[in-house]
Amino acid sequence: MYKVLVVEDSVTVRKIVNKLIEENPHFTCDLCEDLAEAKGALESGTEYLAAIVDLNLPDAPRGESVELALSHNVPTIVLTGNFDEFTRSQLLDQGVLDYITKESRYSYLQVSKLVDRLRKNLNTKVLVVEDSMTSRNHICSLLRKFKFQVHEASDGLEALDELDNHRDIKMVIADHRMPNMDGYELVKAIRHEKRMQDLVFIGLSATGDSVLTSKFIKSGANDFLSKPFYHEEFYCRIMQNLESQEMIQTIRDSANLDPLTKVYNRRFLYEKAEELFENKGTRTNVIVSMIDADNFKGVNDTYGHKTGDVLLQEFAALLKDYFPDDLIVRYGGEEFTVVSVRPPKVYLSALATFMDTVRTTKFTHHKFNVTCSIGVCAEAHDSLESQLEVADARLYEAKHSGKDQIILRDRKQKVSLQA
Ligand SMILES: Nc1nc2c(ncn2[C@@H]2O[C@H](COP(=O)(O)OP(=O)(O)OP(=O)(O)O)[C@@H](O)[C@H]2O)c(=O)[nH]1
Repeated sequence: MYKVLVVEDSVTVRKIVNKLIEENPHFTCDLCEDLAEAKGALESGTEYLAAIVDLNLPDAPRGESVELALSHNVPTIVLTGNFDEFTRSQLLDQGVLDYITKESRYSYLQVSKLVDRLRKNLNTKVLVVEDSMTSRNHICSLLRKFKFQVHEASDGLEALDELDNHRDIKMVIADHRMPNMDGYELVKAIRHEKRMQDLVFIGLSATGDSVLTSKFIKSGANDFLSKPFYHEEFYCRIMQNLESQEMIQTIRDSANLDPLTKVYNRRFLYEKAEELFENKGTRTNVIVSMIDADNFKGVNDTYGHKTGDVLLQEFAALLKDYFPDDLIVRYGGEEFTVVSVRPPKVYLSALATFMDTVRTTKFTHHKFNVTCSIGVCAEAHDSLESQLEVADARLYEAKHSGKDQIILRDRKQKVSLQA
């Protein structure tokens, strides 16, 4: 849960901002009506993700509250009754994130959107590729102000290395003119591997180079910025591109994820299976497990379907903890599939530990225990379907010979796995 400081003397505005921010379950607000209260809050040791501060307060008529929040290194968004170009640029130079006029509900929505963006930025990696140290430092400090995790490279080749080492980088901001590999070559190299929706690429270059702009875009850049750029132009482009990327991710998730447990659905399993078996010649064997909670109907009958749903969610969360690098799928009802390409010994040991943890976990607020049965197919097959069939047959056998066990081989040969 993140804390947001709201410093505003108008009760109505305070209420609106508080409501909009707290509608998001990640946030709670501390509300202050004047500079004295804000001072108390900021000196209390509470860590604030952001401060939303009124420029003029009865006991701070000249923006002292903004200075106060900035002096505590809290990312600050200024609220004001009127727009004045001079004040705006003064505030941005001072280091505030944004300057928002109290015009309409839309303005307040902008504030809550920006606060949520900061939260998401904490886990968003951006790579800045620029040979000029001055320009790179400037861009990096702008990004850090917005709470991004910032990586740096001084040319295209270094950038490719950095992308290799940090495969979860979400955005690259790269200049065109650089030694060794320029921005144009860099975007072409990146697009060999990563699609536009997987990695946002923003090109940078000096004003007036319109041929370069179109060359960048045609080679796969998502957007382009001419230097020098305004603070707002810079972050609006960045936010917009990240938002588009997240929207695409949401659409993909709704097609691929099971809505209840947020693990993958069966459709996605078959899509991934094609990739896995296409590359099979060059990789180790695929191991498929079918994992089914025992006596699940009894949970529904005793505690109701809602509790049954919670059990499925908690069961899936445990699977995610134990198999973070494997493909976890809700195959149907209370049956899950885990597909792994890890070394069999390592994977089977994780499976045994998982089973032990299930036995000892108290599920849902009713705090009951469950067990599970597992069928595994670790032998090489030509298709996922055939491995699923074998694993399912072994799961059936596990169910019909006592439950709460793992079956790894045929002919009722039970293999006991201990963590
Ligand atoms: N709450 C809830 N129940 C579900 C969901 N999907 C399937 N079920 C129920 O899961 C139950 C599965 O029952 P069974 O197939 O008899 O399985 P079981 O009780 O676990 O018995 P064994 O598998 O033999 O241990 C059925 O009652 C389904 O209605 C769901 O999304 N939520």
